[in-house]
Amino acid sequence: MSDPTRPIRTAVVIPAAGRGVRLGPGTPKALRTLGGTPMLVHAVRAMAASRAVSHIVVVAPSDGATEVDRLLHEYPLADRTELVVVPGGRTRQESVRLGLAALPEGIDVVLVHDAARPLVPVDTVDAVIAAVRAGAPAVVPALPLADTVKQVEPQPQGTPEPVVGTPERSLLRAVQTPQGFDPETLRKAHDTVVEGEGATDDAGLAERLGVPVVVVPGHEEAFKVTRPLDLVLAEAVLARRRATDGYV
Ligand SMILES: Nc1ccn([C@@H]2O[C@H](COP(=O)(O)OP(=O)(O)OP(=O)(O)O)[C@@H](O)[C@H]2O)c(=O)n1
Ligand SMILES: C[C@](O)(CO)[C@H](O)COP(=O)(O)O
Repeated sequence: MSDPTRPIRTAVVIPAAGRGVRLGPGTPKALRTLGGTPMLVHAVRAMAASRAVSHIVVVAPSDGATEVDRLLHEYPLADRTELVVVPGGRTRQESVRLGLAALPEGIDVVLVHDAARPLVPVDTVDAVIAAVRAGAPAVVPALPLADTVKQVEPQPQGTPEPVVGTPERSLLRAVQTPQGFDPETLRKAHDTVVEGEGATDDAGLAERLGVPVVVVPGHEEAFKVTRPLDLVLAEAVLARRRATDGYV
């Protein structure tokens, strides 16, 4: 029988095993610095800032888990947060699956958060956790789009692409992380949905099982560092926070 006095336990899997090809050549993306501190450290701190989070599993580049573990120990977290590092896989989906396998028993809420979204505010993290606790099996933070979106017929490079439609923008959302789940739902989604079926996020895997997914408001500062210009923006946001909020 479950113990009603046991505190709800929230864990986070942070996939950080990507190369960051779109950012250009160099160190794996999660280890590149923002304001002198590795992006991954910012992402870990952003998750540990939530008082609900008790466990963090960092999924490191497969050939660099020991180095990442050593690095993260140079940036201690509050005592309430346990941190483990595991080697990742060839794709984001595989890395998340490896991270889920390292979660302890008895977790009630699991978040998946990209290391590449280092500046997500804690209020967004807490809003996702609250929605899962309130009974949603899958929750994504998201924002309305600023640009009009066109659907095209892809062509070989250099050939103009014919437009085949313009989706109604007010119905679209740009999805961020952390995405939050009931742990059984996320495990089942990762165990069931085959790699390459087109899901680029974890909620997409849950959708394929017919699990209802809900959206909560995302945040502009939860943007993903993907291309070089994103690094410029991230440095500016970080500098503003350090100047005004005492952020480290
Ligand atoms: N094999 C992989 C690929 C990606 N990721 C992680 O998934 C997150 C989101 O992916 P993205 O920003 O696309 O990162 P990369 O795959 O590194 O980027 P790129 O496609 O430009 O190489 C990142 O934190 C990245 O480290 C991962 O853990 N394992
Ligand atoms: C999970 C994600 O960050 C949600 O926007 C995104 O789908 C990751 O996609 P990418 O292809 O790894 O950039």
